[in-house]
Amino acid sequence: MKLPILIHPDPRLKKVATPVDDLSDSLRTLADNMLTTMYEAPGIGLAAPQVGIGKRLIVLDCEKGDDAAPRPLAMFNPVVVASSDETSTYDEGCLSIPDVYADVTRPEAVTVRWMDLNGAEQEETFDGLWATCVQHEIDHLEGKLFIDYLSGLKRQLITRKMVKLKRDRAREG
Ligand SMILES: O=C(O)C[C@@H](Cc1ccccc1)C(=O)SCC(=O)c1ccccc1
Ligand SMILES: [Zn+2]
Repeated sequence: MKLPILIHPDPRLKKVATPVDDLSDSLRTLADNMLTTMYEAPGIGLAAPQVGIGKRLIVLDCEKGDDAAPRPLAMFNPVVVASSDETSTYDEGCLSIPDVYADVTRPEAVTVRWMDLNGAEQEETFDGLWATCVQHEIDHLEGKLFIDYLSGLKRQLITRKMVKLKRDRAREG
């Protein structure tokens, strides 16, 4: 089922999400609905706060290109346990800030620990677009958006643009 994605500015996008204590079928269904919503957007990641749920759950599939086999991942309580000194810069976007892209520099490789859909602890090191995306999604769980890495002026201009977009969408109904 497709879920509505919150658009910045929205206080729910700035809140710190709460940990998932026990897995449940409703959380598994939420993860599935978030993957459906992500593929449909289209996007390569989605965090629960973006669909209004303040829980520490993210989904991602950064396998780009038609020939790449999809690799949908759902992560509960993801934590970066190590990150490289080397950084990489990527022209990031965000489904909560439509049609805005900006360069963000982050550690090039990160090791992430999380609980998977079966409740098992996982740990994996990501690089390339996967590393960029998983860090972008974990930021969402801290109430952080990629525009928070930009200058105050740029962030202000983007926020004003989003306020207008939301107003126009509200008018269209
Ligand atoms: O808002 C989100 O978390 C989703 C976001 C994830 C992301 C994209 C790029 C760099 C870091 C994190 C998106 O998926 S925006 C859409 C997008 O970038 C994209 C869409 C279709 C194909 C490839 C990328
Ligand atoms: Zn985002």
